[in-house]
Formats: sequence, structure tokens, C-alpha cells
Amino acid sequence: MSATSKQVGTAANGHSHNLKMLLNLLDVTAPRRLQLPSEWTYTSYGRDLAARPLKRKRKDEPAKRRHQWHGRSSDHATTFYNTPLAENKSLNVDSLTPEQKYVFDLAINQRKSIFFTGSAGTGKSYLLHQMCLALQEKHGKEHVAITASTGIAAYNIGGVTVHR
Ligand SMILES: Nc1ncnc2c1ncn2[C@@H]1O[C@H](COP(=O)(O)OP(=O)(O)OP(=O)(O)O)[C@@H](O)[C@H]1O
Repeated sequence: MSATSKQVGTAANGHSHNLKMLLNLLDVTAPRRLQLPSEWTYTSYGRDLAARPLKRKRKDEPAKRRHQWHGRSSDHATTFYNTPLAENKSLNVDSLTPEQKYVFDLAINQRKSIFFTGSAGTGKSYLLHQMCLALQEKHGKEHVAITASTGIAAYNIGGVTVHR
């Protein structure tokens, strides 16, 4: 009976000790005095501390680079020409494969609304860039909008997200 009580007592003490350790670790009681390196801290204050240099860095980024990543430019053509895929690429219809040429012709010459797809690396992005270049040449850069449903997809094709 006494052994059981002792065991219970020890367990309770252990819990309280563990709780104290946890509170110390999380520094719930005094978050403002937290001095641990940011990667060791788990309080919201610690996360704030860790995020501060990133926020500062983001603020210091040149405006042009921010436009490039977040597509905040109203000039879609500027964003398009800043993407790695579009760099050093000019309109070259002769470079297209017969399948690419077929799709290109449907969209650009026959003005059809089209959906094209294919396996990875079959040249969809390349074709899309060529079509964008052709449309920009035909109608002017400011009249061609390139959009995608997610930020990463938009960045890949030099566009902006649809909701912008
Ligand atoms: N007609 C072409 N002439 C020259 N290079 C091409 C042509 N078509 C595609 N490529 C090149 O082939 C590679 C793959 O093409 P691309 O990235 O357009 O494929 P994708 O179908 O968009 O791939 P993913 O589905 O993985 O995004 C790229 O390096 C691209 O420049």
C-alpha cells in the first residue's frame, strides 16, 4: 500500500517536474526574455525572432526581384522576360516539332481556344513560350496576359496567378 502510494507520489512529482521543464523550455512564463538561438526556440515569440531577419531581408530585396518572384508587376511582359525559361529565347517557329507546330497553328493562326498536354519534358513550356512570343509580336506585349492557377506554375511560364 505504501509502495503504491510512493509510486503514485513519484509519478505525480515526475509529471510536475516534467511540466516545469517543459514550461522552462517553452519559456511560456517570460517569452520576452528568451535568449536561446532561434532554431532552438518553439514559442511564438521565438518564431517571430527567427522570422525577423527574413522579413528584413525580404524588405531589402531589390523591387525588380520581388516583382519577378511574386508577379506583382502590372506589366506581364516584364515578368515573362525575367523567367529563366524565357531568357535568351526568341520566336523561332522553325524550331518547333511537327506536333508543336500543329498546336501552334491551331492557337495562333486559327485562333482556337485549345488545351494541350503531354508527358514531362515533351516541350509544352517551350511551345507555350513560342506561342506567347508570337502573340506578343502580333498584338503587342501589353495585350498578352499569361496566367496560371498557382504561383509556382505562373512563375514557370512567366505569368501571374489568375486572381491578380
Ligand atoms: N522544339 C524544341 N526545340 C528545342 N528545344 C526544345 C523544343 N521543345 C522542347 N525543347 C527543350 O526540351 C526541354 C523540355 O521541354 P519543356 O520544358 O518545354 O517540356 P515540358 O513538357 O514543359 O516539361 P514538364 O512537363 O516537365 O514541365 C527543354 O530544355 C526545352 O528547351
